[in-house]
Amino acid sequence: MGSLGTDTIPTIDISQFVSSNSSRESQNEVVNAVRHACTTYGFFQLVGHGVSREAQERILDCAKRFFELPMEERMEVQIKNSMGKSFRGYEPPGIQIHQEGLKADIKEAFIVGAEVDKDDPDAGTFSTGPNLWPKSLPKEDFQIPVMEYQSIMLALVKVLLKILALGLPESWGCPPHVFDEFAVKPSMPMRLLHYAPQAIKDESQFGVGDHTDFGGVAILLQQPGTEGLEVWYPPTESWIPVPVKEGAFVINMGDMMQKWTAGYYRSARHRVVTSVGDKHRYSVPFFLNGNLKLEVKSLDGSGVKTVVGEHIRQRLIETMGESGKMLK
Ligand SMILES: O=C(O)CCC(=O)C(=O)O
Ligand SMILES: [Fe+2]
Repeated sequence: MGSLGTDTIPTIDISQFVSSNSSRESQNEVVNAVRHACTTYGFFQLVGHGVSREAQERILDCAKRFFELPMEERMEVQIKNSMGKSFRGYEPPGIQIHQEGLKADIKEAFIVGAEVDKDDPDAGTFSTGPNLWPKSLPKEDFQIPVMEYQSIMLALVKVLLKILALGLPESWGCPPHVFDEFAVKPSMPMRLLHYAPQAIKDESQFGVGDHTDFGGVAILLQQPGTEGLEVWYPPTESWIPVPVKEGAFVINMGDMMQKWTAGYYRSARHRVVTSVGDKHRYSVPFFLNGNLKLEVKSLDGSGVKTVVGEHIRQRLIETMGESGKMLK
């Protein structure tokens, strides 16, 4: 299983990249730091991102509000009730299994994606369609702030894609906009997550079991004062805890980014350990899964091709048990 390591993932301030009056040199420092983090750990803590604390607190509040709803109301918006294969809405605890021998994740999730009208020709295809909204939460207290946060995340992830593009090996000759098409009409499921505490410690039970993320880039907000997220670090064969850094986001690469960059950017294994007692945990990962119709060719020139949507759909089918069957 590996012990708990003493390494920490780096913290990177990107304000010098975003600022219009910063020098080329200070922009390069940001690019170099992100390259180092993503080739070494696949993870980093992001500060200087310009997203307000208020926006962060508001979305965590939305998560709490949703999971405080009675179970019947949460079940009214369960994934099964979303259009076709759009895969929106509530995922109860105990559904997703990442590894043989592990129990299903403790986490419960509310999944929100890009808002696609039911009359759109693509509505009902994989990860595409209208969002589900719980009836009893007023629009201004839930739907509006959730969608505002989604647009903040999309803007931020586009900045990260620019930094990541500049960090690719020079010998590949990739243009600085190489990742831009990935974020055009993207699939971008955001998951409001709740982890209930366990009554007793169970070694095969995790909040989220050992896994890699499926898509391009994830931006995770962790609730201050909680713990549990850990990243696998192969050089020391250990799990590195990723503590909450207030105001920061945790950024990580997913499998699609790893494939596209022929393994240059690492999609690192990670997990969430549960707590015993009475401590609940909320978190909000935003996943840029990318434009589902895009066929990407690995950038090192080796020619490996992947259709984004097919790759993501297969990974969900593999891990989502009964709920994954509807995606076949
Ligand atoms: O809640 C967290 O801290 C991480 C969740 C996660 O890894 C995931 O949803 O893929
Ligand atoms: Fe994850």
